[in-house]
Amino acid sequence: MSEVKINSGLEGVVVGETKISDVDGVGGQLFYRGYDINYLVTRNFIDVSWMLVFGDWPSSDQHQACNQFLLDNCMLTEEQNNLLMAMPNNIHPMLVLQSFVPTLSPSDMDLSNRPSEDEDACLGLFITAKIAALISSVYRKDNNLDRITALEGNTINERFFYLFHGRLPSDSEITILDCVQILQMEHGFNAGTFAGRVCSSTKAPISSSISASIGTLYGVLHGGADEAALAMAEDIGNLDNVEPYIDKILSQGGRVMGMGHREYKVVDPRAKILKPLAMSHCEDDDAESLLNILIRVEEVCRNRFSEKGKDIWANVEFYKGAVFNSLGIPKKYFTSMFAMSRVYGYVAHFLEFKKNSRLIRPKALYVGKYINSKSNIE
Ligand SMILES: CC(=O)SCCNC(=O)CCNC(=O)[C@H](O)C(C)(C)COP(=O)(O)OP(=O)(O)OC[C@H]1O[C@@H](n2cnc3c(N)ncnc32)[C@H](O)[C@@H]1OP(=O)(O)O
Ligand SMILES: O=C([O-])CC(=O)C(=O)O
Repeated sequence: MSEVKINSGLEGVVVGETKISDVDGVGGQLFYRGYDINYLVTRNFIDVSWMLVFGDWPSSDQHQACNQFLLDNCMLTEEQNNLLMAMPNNIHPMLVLQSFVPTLSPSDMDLSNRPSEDEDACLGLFITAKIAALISSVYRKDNNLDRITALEGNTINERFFYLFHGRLPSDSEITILDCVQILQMEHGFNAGTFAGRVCSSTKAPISSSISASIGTLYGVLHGGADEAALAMAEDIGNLDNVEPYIDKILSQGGRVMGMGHREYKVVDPRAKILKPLAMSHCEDDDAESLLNILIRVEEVCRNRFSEKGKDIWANVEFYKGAVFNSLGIPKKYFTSMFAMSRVYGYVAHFLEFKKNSRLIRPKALYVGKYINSKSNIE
């Protein structure tokens, strides 16, 4: 038998075309629909979301409809709230999202400001709105805080902030939140998006596809690295501990969270934006100390990796936690906020893929034994 070449991580394997984003891992650039993210973070959050999902900038009517649709749908109904309250205490918000999303019924959509004729697009945007409500409700449940039902905030991110903290964000807070959420929206065929694609290739509904993506995003080698990177900085505790801590991880073959990337062979363009953002917004001593630890971890890792001839840089996850920290978001909720923004990308991929999809079904090389001879089975 000729030797079969196995590529278990699918590294470099092109499995499809997309017009949604381009991850240039060599040039260190990221484009959504042809626009560089450095430009996109200067644009309005709803406009960028719309452009990502539908391919063009929205008219002012489309902007209005989309904004209002998200606001109309971002509260939990009594039934949804009761379901959430019946879930185990302190369950991770990513597990809540993964299990809750498929229960969201299209019949619960408030379509008075319908953003699109496409039912899947409406359902996808409905899910993004509900995710904002779910994360904030989980946070308030975890912390024994009252449920908020007031409809404050003029955009989905403002309302999310209000539902989470019980107050509206300042101008600077909402600018930061919009910027981080734009940066996290989309990234080619990353593991989460690919999982959603596999799911939708079977003609499963968009809610199942988003749930599969969220479950995949949760892992620490993917979206879960944001929480893990900040936990690592907290565990390190002070600048003197950085070198021994990192050396111990590396000598044991462990992974430094927030460092390295499958595609980027240079610094992640999102980390390039997030690092100065974190540096200009860490206001109290604890936040500044954590940020200084992260900066030192990056330096030590870069040195250790380059001594071994490896070019490994900080990725989007590394400084994001320091930025979320400055918004008062505890680390347990970081990855779910990643999901809250990445869902726009998942929806865009679902809509693109459904136009021309084929069942995704790779081949396995069987290396087990045969109890019966193969010819007997056949
Ligand atoms: C939103 C996102 O998903 S961004 C990524 C978030 N994930 C993380 O930050 C987790 C830490 N990073 C990693 O584990 C990796 O860099 C990954 C999984 C992201 C990408 O890695 P891959 O492309 O699969 O490369 P792979 O895992 O084969 O690593 C290549 C080599 O670099 C090393 N390496 C890569 N990243 C790291 C890291 N963060 N810490 C320590 N070693 C690392 C590996 O140990 C491996 O070394 P070896 O060749 O001696 O075995
Ligand atoms: O593309 C990847 O493999 C991981 C990543 O950075 C993302 O999903 O944002």
